[in-house]
Formats: sequence, structure tokens, C-alpha cells
Amino acid sequence: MSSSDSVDSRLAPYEALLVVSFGGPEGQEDVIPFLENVTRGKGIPTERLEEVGEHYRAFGGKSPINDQNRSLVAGLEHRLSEMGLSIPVYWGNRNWDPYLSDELRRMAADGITRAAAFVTSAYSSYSGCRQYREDLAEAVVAMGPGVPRIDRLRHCFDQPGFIAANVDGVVGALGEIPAESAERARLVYVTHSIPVSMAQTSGPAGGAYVAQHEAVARTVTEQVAARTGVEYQYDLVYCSRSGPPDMPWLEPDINDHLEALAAAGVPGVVMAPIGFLSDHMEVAYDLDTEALDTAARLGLSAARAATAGTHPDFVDTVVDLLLERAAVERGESVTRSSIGPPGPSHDVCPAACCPNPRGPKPALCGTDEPPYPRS
Ligand SMILES: CC1=C(CCC(=O)O)c2cc3nc(cc4[nH]c(cc5[nH]c(cc1n2)c(C)c5CCC(=O)O)c(CCC(=O)O)c4C)C(CCC(=O)O)=C3C
Ligand SMILES: [Fe+2]
Repeated sequence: MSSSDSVDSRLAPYEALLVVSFGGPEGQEDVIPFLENVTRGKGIPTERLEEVGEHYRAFGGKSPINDQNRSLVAGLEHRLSEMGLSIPVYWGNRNWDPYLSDELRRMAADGITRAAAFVTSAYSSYSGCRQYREDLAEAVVAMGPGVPRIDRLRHCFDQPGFIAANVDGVVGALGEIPAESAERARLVYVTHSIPVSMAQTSGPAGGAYVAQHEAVARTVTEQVAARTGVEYQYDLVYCSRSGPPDMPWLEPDINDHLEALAAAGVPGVVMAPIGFLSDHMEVAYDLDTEALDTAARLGLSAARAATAGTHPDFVDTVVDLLLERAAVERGESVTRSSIGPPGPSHDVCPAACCPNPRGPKPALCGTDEPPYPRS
């Protein structure tokens, strides 16, 4: 029996769901090989690499990201089976075991010919979108004939379940701030800094990375106001800057921003990492270690909001996007959910979207997708 015989008609033509993630080290001996995988050919200064290596070392060399993905896969399997949807869930990473190429081989061995991929990155940018698609293309070529065909589910930043999970995170964190500061607290939304040039070329028309984050920050703040009755002031700031010092990256940095807020007399802050789908190293180190230390030094009450992680509404979002795309591929008309501007993201990336700053490379899941290897 081929796996397609048992596919639920609501999921056809998909025979599997593939969670595609970044990957992270699982122990001290993995730290350097992992960093080498991530930074190959990228010109990251050695000092930055040593610094980031120390962040991992301080956590026993283990990033939380793999366990987060294991939980997400388990949450997806649970929800799919609750809905009576019979489909296997696989997980492959760009930079660490289980690698994408190994997972594609495992899928093929299980008889999978076509799968939908959920990429654990919510926004448009080279780092968060095309780079995943390039690594998928590399894995497809590495496997060769018989490799399953992969479609990437659209970006999830505007999905009701992603927004709801972040609203819950912010409301929960507000509850951790002393009552006398909470009403006047500032909501500080945090995402990964990227080079300004990468931000400018993100998405089909440019500028998508910042615009999408601004839309999420505004929508979450509105929904927090609806829940709490307080219209909080908010900002969008950045963490985890890398690259050479003379190259402009998105600013302000979270730590500099906390200084500015303290100087302005703001009594408390909630840091909401809307740029990250789960608690990985940027959250564990840059926010929970460094930024919370900065806040303490400044005498600011501060709490960090939970990431979407395995929030049930977020798990539902992934299932919804899978069902939606399956319907699209069957030629049915669909109603696309999307909250706030800029409106639902594309299923298939336009050719000019999120270009590689080091020059073009083959990428899957776009209009410029190369042909799959044939036997
Ligand atoms: C936008 C964005 C996301 C969010 C979207 C997404 O989730 O994909 C993200 C996620 C992540 N980034 C991660 C780790 C690293 N990123 C690095 C380097 C870089 N990231 C960049 C951007 C992003 N990165 C950029 C522009 C660079 C410079 C080099 C380059 O041009 O590519 C470096 C090298 C050292 C350094 O330069 O800091 C490391 C170790 C991990 C794993 C964490 C863990 O282990 O828990 C995750 C989830
Ligand atoms: Fe990164």
C-alpha cells in the first residue's frame, strides 16, 4: 500500500507534514560544528562567533530549540489525530541533526511522494524565508530521484492563532509585573535584527520584514487592550545583532531601548519576542539573561512574554494553514484568514522575493523553483 491510499481527502494531495527548522546544538561538543554550519561563507567576525559560542556554553552547549520542535511535532500529531486527520509529521533542520536531507530520505523510504512544509520562521526576509528554501533545494538535490515534492505553507505572522498566542503571552507577563507599575508598563516587542539592506529587500515589494512586525505589534496591542481595558504604549525593537560593526543593522537594540525607557521614567516593561516562534537561544540568552539583567540594573520591572511555542491556538494555526493549502492544491476556492495589514502572504514566493545578499542560488517553493531530480 502506498501512503497516498490512506490520505485523508481533506489533506490530499499531501501525504506528510514536514516541520522545517533551524536546528541547534545538543551539548558542548556540538557548539563549534553547529556554528560552522550556520556561518559557512557568511563573513561573520570571529569575535561575534566566540561571543555567540559563549551563550551556548553557558547553557551546557544545548539550545532549547530542538526540544521546542519535538514538542511542536508532538502537539501537531496530537491535534491532527484529535481532528481525525491521518498524516505523519516529520522534522528536519537546516543546521543540525535531524538534517533536512536525512529527513527527506526517511520520508521517501516511508513512501511519501508529496509533503507540505511548515517553516518555523514567521516573517519574510532572506534569513527567515529564502535561506530555508535554498537549503530545501540543496537537500532535494542531495537526495536526487525519488525525493518527495515539497510545498511551503505561507507565513504565519498574520494568523489568528499566532496573534492569540502572543496576546496570551503579553497578558500573562503583565501579571508578573508589580501592580503599581503594570498599568503604566510599556510593551516592547522584540525580533531578530537583520542587516538594513536585507530588511529593505524583504518580501515581494521590499520592506516586508519591518512592516509585518509592525502589523503584529499593533494587532497584539489592540487585542491586549480589549482583554485588559488598558491601551498600552508599545515599541518594536531588535536583538541578536551580528555582522561587522560598520554594517547597518536594524535598531534600536533592546538593551539600549531599556536604557531610554528607564531614563524617560517608564516604570515597567513586558518584552514580547514576537519575532521567534519558540524559546530558542536568542530568547534564553539575549532576552532572559542579558536584557532582564539590563532591566534589573536600571531598576525597571520587567517580564518576558511567552513565545507561541505549543500554544493550542498556534498548533491550530499550523493545521489550518495545512488544510488551506491542501484545498488550494486541489483547486478549491478558499477563504484565507489574516488579521491586520498587509494581508495574507503568498503560497509561492515570487522570484524577486527576499534575495540572497551573496547572489542567487536555487531555491524551492518559489516561481523560480528548479525542476526536481528525475530518475
Ligand atoms: C531573521 C532571523 C531569524 C528568525 C527567523 C528564523 O527563526 O529563522 C533567525 C533565527 C535563528 N538564528 C539562530 C542562530 C544563529 N543565527 C546567526 C546569524 C544570523 N541570524 C540572522 C537572522 C535571523 N536568525 C542573521 C541575518 C544572521 C547573520 C548571518 C547571516 O547572514 O545568516 C548565528 C551565527 C552567529 C551570529 O552571527 O550571531 C547563529 C548561531 C537560531 C538558533 C537559535 C538556537 O540555537 O536556539 C535561530 C532560530
Ligand atoms: Fe539567526
